[in-house]
This record gives sequence, structure tokens and C-alpha cells, in this order.
Amino acid sequence: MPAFAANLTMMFNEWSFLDRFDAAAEAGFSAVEYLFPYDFKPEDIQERLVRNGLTQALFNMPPGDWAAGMRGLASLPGRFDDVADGVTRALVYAEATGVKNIHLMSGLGDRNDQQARLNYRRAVEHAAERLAERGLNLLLEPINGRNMPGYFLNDFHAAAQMIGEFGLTNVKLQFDIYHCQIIHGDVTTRLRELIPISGHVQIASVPSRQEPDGEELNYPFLFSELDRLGYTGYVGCEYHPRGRTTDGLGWFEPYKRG
Ligand SMILES: O=C(O)C(=O)[C@@H](O)CO
Ligand SMILES: [Mg+2]
Repeated sequence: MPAFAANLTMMFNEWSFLDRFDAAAEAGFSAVEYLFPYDFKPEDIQERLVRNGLTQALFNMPPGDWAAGMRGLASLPGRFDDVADGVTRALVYAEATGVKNIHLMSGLGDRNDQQARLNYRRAVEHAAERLAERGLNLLLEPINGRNMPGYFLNDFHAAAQMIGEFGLTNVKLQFDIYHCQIIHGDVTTRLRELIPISGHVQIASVPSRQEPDGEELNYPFLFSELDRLGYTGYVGCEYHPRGRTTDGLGWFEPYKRG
């Protein structure tokens, strides 16, 4: 049975950010993830994790100016020093939270542009080396172009090929099933191919990106498939609740912490 992490950027928005940890634990989650911790003190996040017996499953490196439309810096020209600073900042939060997986967003750009590919490779290699010193994984996530137009890493096959070329044991795929269904479809086949190189899985219904309890994908089947494939990482619930978060947790009943 998969272990689920509540995504506190999207779920439990009825509470302030720090109170979402308490609400997720109360709802039966044993782990949490979110996009960015950087507006909060590491020790305050640590206190909420410890108080609630929660595992920190994942967060992202600083993405640049999100409000201005930046979606990561790794493939961008002239931003290597900012990527390196972001790794330093993320590691402070890794130390406080005990997280084992950190996602490096690629940024917007053309994956066929040779210079962008070189920038990306340099950023990934730098971040991966520094994370490896602490026994952490660096995750790379393909994101669909409808949600993030112009995103550099917008294809699962290209991501897998790059991960193979980089050849770094702590660089892994972040397999967001929602994005995979939109980009490629044939999700079960992709899981069978790519779970061996994946360090984290995320879920949402398609097309609404709401609770994983209907629409295009049969999640109970996919959860069993993850078990059959021997996946032991977390499954991040990266969805927008239709209404109150707790009202939409019927799908989670069989999986919740007792
Ligand atoms: O958008 C997604 O999907 C994510 O997982 C976020 O972390 C943005 O990268
Ligand atoms: Mg995702």
C-alpha cells in the first residue's frame, strides 16, 4: 500500500501554512510535501513536523521570482550562481526537516537549445554533487505545457534520457502521474518503464487536477501497480480540493494512518 504525502501548497488551504501540518496529521497523513518552505523559519517547520510525527517527503529548490513568472533557473543563461545559492538555501531547510528528496525546477526554455541544455546539465551536476554529500536525492520533474507553457523539461522520455546521460546515482525522476497523463497518456506503461529511476510520485485527477477519485485515471489500479512495481517512496497528493479538503478525503480512507 503506497504511503501518501499531503501537498500543503494545494491541500488544507483553509488553514494558515504552519497549521496545515497539524491538519494533515489529524486527517491521517504520515508525510507532507509543498512547493517552497522559504517564507517560513526552518525551526518553525521542524517543530510542526516533530509535533505531528510527520515525514517531510519533498520540497523544491528556490525557483527565482515566482510572482514574476520564473519557474526555476537551471536551464537559464547567466543564472548558475543563483542556482548554487538556491542549493545552499535549500540545504538549510533539508537539515531542519530531514527531507531526502529535493526538486530542482528547470525553468522556461527550449529543450532543443544547446546552450540551455548545457546550462541545465551544469546546474543539475552541481546540485546533485552537493546533495550527494548529505545523502540526498535531486529530483527532476517533467511538467505539462498546459499548466506551465514553455517549460524546459516537458517530456518524460527526454527527462529519462537526460537522467541516463548524467549518470548520477542520486538524480531521479519525479513522476507526476497527472503530468504524464496529459503529456503522453499510457500511464501504466510509463510507470513500468520509469519507476526504476523515480524517487517520488505525485497524483491528481485528470483533467481537473482535483481529488484522485474519478475522471480519466483509475487510481486504485495505479496504486496497486505501484505496489506491484515495488515502489516504496511517497505518493504526493498534489491536487486542488474541490471544496473543503477534509470533505474530499473519501478516496484516502483505506490508506490513512491509524
Ligand atoms: O507543478 C508540479 O507538478 C509540481 O510538482 C511543483 O513542484 C512545481 O514544480
Ligand atoms: Mg508535480
